[in-house]
Amino acid sequence: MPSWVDGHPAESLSIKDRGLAYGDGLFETIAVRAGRPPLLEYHLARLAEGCRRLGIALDLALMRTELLAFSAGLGEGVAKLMITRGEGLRGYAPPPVALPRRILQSSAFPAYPEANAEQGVRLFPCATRLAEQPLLAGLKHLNRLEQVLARAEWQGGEFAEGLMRDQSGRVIEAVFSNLFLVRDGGLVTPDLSRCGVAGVMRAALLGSARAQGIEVDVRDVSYGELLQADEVFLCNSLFGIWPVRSVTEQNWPVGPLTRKLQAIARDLLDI
Ligand SMILES: C=C(O[C@@H]1C=C(C(=O)O)C=C[C@H]1N)C(=O)O
Ligand SMILES: Cc1ncc(COP(=O)(O)O)c(C=O)c1O
Repeated sequence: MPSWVDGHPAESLSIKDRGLAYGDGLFETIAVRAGRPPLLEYHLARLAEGCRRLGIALDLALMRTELLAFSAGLGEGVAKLMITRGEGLRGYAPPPVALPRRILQSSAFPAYPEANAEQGVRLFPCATRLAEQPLLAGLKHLNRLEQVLARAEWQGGEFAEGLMRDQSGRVIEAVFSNLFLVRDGGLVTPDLSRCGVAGVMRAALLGSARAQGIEVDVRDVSYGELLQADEVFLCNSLFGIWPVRSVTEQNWPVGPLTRKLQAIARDLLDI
């Protein structure tokens, strides 16, 4: 599968890269179908926000053109885009002038069991807690050690995902997806102003739900409220929506609103 660095085929990059040294950068995990990324503009919007907040001077127009060309060559699969601040010497201070590095890797779609979407998944209750840092909240930056530690908490196939809470015990998301709950026919999804990744599938579903007149609440969610939900589901830019069937002592059905939004997610991903 091809990989590019700064727009050219390459399999390596400088050891001076700040993404390697400090996680000084951002990434996007982009589904590509029939040679195009269905959620391209959502990915570019999140990337632009991340570059703005980190002060990385990325040429978005160039990035769009490059992603379209890479996707056309890939056809079907996952394009993983990493943007770093570029090269630097030792020390945290961002260099006054830094040329961002653009890294594109490709891979096949993960072979998730069909049952995850059809029958739903069990959530592992992760002990790892998300640190609160509003300056980075929502960004898909390259500092993913919390997710690495959380994902290492369970092995085997009993649990397809893990529940992530913050230091105050608020429900935030899952390890590699966002979380929604359904209460009285309306949608609730955790506020991500302190921590968590604002997923592109989450953004697309919020827009679709509002356009269909479905009440949507973005706010703090306690663990107790999660357990009281009528339906729970996860979403991300690769698998769309997985219904959640259980976490520890609580079980849920696959509900009607989850199924309705699952069909919308499939359309958004051109599945
Ligand atoms: C961890 C990555 O991306 C996340 C993982 C998935 C997935 O495995 O389904 C999808 C999107 C991201 N939340 C990655 O290395 O790209
Ligand atoms: C920690 C985390 N939360 C949520 C998501 C879902 O994001 P998206 O919908 O952009 O795939 C991801 C995937 O990138 C993630 O790694």
